[in-house]
Amino acid sequence: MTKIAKLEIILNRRAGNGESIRIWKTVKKFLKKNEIDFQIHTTQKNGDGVRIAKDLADSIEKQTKILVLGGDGTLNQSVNGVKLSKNPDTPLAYIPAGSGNDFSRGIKINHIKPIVLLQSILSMENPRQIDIGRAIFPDQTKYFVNNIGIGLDANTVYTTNHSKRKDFLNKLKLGTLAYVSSLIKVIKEQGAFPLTVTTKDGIKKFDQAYIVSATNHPYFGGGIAIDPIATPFDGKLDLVVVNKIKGRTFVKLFSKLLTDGSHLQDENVWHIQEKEFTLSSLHDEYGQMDGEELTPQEFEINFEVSSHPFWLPVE
Ligand SMILES: Nc1ncnc2c1ncn2[C@@H]1O[C@H](COP(=O)(O)OP(=O)(O)OP(=O)(O)O)[C@@H](O)[C@H]1O
Repeated sequence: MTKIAKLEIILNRRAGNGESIRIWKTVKKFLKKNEIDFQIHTTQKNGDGVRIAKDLADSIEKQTKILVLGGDGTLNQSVNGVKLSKNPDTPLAYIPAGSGNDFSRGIKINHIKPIVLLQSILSMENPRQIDIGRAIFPDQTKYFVNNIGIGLDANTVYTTNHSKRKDFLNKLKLGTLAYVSSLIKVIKEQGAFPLTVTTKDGIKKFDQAYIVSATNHPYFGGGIAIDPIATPFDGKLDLVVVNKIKGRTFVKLFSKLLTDGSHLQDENVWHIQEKEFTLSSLHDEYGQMDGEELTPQEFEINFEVSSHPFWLPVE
């Protein structure tokens, strides 16, 4: 293992409904046993990840690695914090400890045990570049590691986050079930909305958009492959638009989505892979970014692919 001077650890004890605490205990034991210097920075409330990551990146020293231990939301905040700092290309290490962990699934490190992952992180001499998304809103710019969704999946995130069953199901390691049961609940409630997509090839208008996902890799909702062919290593972002359909047509499409991923070929689904595109939702809708709620609004977002260095053993 290469000797590193220090690990600065951003820990969200609330992530994964207790899972992050369990993983942290194992990590701490390993660090102490191997006499690796570390400092822990615990998030106390929503949004702390941004502030902590910015402060750490502002004064980062050589041979110090920043390690994020939490879920997708904590990683999202840490990336955004680093991007706001004086050193926006500061690499981040990450040990997934949330309930959904879609980023780790998307970059295919979800099968690696936390201590094995930690050993790789500690021994890496050069970080790896992984695609992330940049979303330019009229009033701010945000980075995302998984996806930004408008419509059904965002409504589902909202409903899951406000559901009493979420904690219970997460405790049973059934986070995806919490998402799917909310999804079934909001299917009827979510209406169709008008959407305009602008790409380098022109303008595409939808009158009946229902699921809209600008995504960096296949997954949302803790392992649902909305876009099975998206990859965070191709220098592109994907966009999936599903039109509102009803009855048996919807059930068929939905079962394709949950089983073999053949929904992308369905006539009610539109899919592109681009470096840049713009979305205008023209109607107040729910939005989600990496599983975190966005204020419902008429979305006007310019998307660009970006990338960030990570201390992660990706192929
Ligand atoms: N001490 C805290 N108290 C309450 N909320 C917190 C605290 N620290 C962080 N948070 C918030 O917890 C939320 C959830 O974090 P995170 O997304 O990392 O975990 P998760 O939801 O379990 O995982 P995933 O997003 O992978 O499903 C984030 O919005 C974060 O800002």
